[in-house]
Amino acid sequence: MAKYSRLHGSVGLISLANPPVNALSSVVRHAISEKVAKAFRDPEVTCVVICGENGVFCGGADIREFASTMRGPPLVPMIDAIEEGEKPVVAAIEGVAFGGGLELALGCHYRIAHYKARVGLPEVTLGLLPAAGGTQRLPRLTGVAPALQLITTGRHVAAPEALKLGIVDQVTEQNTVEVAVQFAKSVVGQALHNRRLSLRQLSCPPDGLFEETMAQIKQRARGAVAPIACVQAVKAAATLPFKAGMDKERDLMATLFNSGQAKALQYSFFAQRSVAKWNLPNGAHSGISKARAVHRAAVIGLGTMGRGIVVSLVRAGISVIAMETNEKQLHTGKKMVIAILEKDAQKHNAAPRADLVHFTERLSDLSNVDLVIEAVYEDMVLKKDIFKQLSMICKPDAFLCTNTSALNVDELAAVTGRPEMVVGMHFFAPAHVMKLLEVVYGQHSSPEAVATAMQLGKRLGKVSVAVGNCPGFVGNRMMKLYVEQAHFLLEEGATPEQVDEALEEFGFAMGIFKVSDLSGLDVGWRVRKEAGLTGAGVDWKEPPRRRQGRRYSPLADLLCEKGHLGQKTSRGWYLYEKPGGRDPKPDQGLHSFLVEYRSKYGLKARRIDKDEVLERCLFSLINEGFCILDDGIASGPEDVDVIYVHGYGWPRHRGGPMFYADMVGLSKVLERLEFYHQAHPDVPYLKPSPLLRKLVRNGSPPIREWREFLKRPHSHL
Ligand SMILES: CCCCCCCCCCCCC[C@H](O)CC(=O)SCCNC(=O)CCNC(=O)[C@H](O)C(C)(C)COP(=O)(O)OP(=O)(O)OC[C@H]1O[C@@H](n2cnc3c(N)ncnc32)[C@H](O)[C@@H]1OP(=O)(O)O
Repeated sequence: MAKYSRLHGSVGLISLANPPVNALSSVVRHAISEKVAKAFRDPEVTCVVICGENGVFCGGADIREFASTMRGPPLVPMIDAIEEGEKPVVAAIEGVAFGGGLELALGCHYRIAHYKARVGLPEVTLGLLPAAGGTQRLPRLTGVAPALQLITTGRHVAAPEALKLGIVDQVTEQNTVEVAVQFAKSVVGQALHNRRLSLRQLSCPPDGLFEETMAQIKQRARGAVAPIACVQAVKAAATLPFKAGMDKERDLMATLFNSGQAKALQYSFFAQRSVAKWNLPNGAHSGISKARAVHRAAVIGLGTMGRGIVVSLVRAGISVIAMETNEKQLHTGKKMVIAILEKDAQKHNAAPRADLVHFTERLSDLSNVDLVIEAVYEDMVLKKDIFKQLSMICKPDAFLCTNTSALNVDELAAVTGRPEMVVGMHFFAPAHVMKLLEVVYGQHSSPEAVATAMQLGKRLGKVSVAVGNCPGFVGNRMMKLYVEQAHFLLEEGATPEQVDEALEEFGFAMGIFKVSDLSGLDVGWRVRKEAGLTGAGVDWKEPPRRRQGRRYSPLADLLCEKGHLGQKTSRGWYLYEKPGGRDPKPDQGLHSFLVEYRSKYGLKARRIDKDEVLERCLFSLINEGFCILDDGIASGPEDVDVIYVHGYGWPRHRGGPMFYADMVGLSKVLERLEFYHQAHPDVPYLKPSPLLRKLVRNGSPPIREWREFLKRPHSHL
């Protein structure tokens, strides 16, 4: 709703009141229309200020309404009526003016913003475009090029930049509403014609701007359609009269509104927010679990992961002890951490924050920290030794966290005298860039430990998801099967290029073999050795392409043995011009190696089409997702999807693997898995999961209802 009052006798103040973000629900739209008409009618009122309650102007249209039939007064005529009014209307922007909120402000004659406010048109991130005149008014205000950039990326703009771009007329550090009220009074009687953006003429955009932007988007958007529609809408603003441009905006919105991509992106928006409200099988949940403040943290191990974690902590203003026993690694790690922090400082025109880090070789220096993150390499014996020592050295209420990507958190907790204080904090490389954090709770992890790790993740700017303890947790447990299927496809006749091309066309930023080259083939090699799948622990009585009773492809192990570890050695699944090179080229040597390999094992190469690549790789991963839900390792499909979108490059406009399964149709996924399992009985994980079968038996309910079909373990609280 919206409240109305009269200030100083002549100022009509309309206050949007729909917590938490004053979204423009049908009730709010109705109330705004009514209050604006009232103010315009009132002869005592000479000017109007529109603001939002609770320090937020407006978070835009109510996204939840998009899922049902839109009712209530539409936004466009409401905004037009404000602009056409004969009394000056001033938007007082605090907090945010996003999407429809900014479009409402653009319909006002003036905009005053608090210096901490942000404005933007993020509709493209929801698979939409700003369809309440945003694509037509913003270019008339800022010029075409800046508007095009803002609308196609959805970038948030801080008030000082908004002032430079001309989006707002004034920025204030004082009470924004009071400033806006005084401002409104000061412009009473001035002509409004020039303030009506719909009447403004647009100057010609630079030559080739739309073509260049379109080409960049096609490269970057990985199949997303909304950015393309945004370009078309802004082009209409530049080439058509306002009214015709508005018609084009509406038509383009109509094509996007019910698209699968818009549904996926809006699902993703809410999924990302839902994972913050975590709950554990024992009944503990975010609503009742209090996080403890972390003032001092420590990171053990200054390899790639450790360095990234140190940088993330420092960026959040937390003082860190960075500990590494290897002198050379300590030296290199220190240099790299400081280099990143100096680059940060240059970018933000601030002093470097290296004073927050203390580098040491001694574990005993960690006696006084609130939380430790162990980030040494994946070796259970080494990690156990560290946790035993930490348990003795650290103060009794310090949390002990491990950055393991797959190992058993309970086994580590068991060697400490405080298993309730132990949780996994699984960062993704590079940890100072990647958004995802899996917070792994063990059998004994206290709600306070989980809450603290989740809260710390939020402070580091991560999207944190609480997951249960099992080999690989959620992300890597699913990933393992996806990678394995890709290797099997090579055995059966595909090349790395063919597999990667199918995955990239689907929307992944990089195909699986390019990712493997980038992260280094030795990473998986070490994990497979630890799991007894290769190296000393193997039962060599089994046939060569079978391990632990099931099909196994030793292809990656053979490359590692040859020293082909990916980009760093200039050879892996692809060829690079030099060690550390980034540009993958097809490797004839690798192709010959595959031919020899197939001939050695009597495998006949066949033509594998893109559908098979996608189904084998993605449906096996999805099937494991269902097993994970059934096991209670993830509390709902949103958790799995958020992990894949933020940590594994799953295209956001496809929602995530579980959402994708819902879109494809659960019975189709089931049918294809049954087909592939029959064709490959030696691959047990192709057998459809009981949960998938149960959902199909129950008529394939939509994803929002899946939680009702999950086993609910008994609460211990
Ligand atoms: C053939 C058919 C043709 C049909 C044509 C139909 C035409 C329809 C006409 C539409 C006109 C278009 C209008 C406009 O152009 C479209 C839009 O405005 S889309 C919305 C754009 N806005 C956004 O994308 C902003 C989204 N929100 C945020 O970025 C952030 O939430 C925030 C505002 C910056 C606040 O951040 P935080 O403080 O961190 O808080 P949270 O993010 O956790 O949010 C708190 C709470 O609020 C919920 N929420 C936030 N924004 C919205 C919203 N816009 N609508 C609904 N709900 C919102 C969020 O989910 C949280 O809820 P909780 O999890 O606590 O339940």
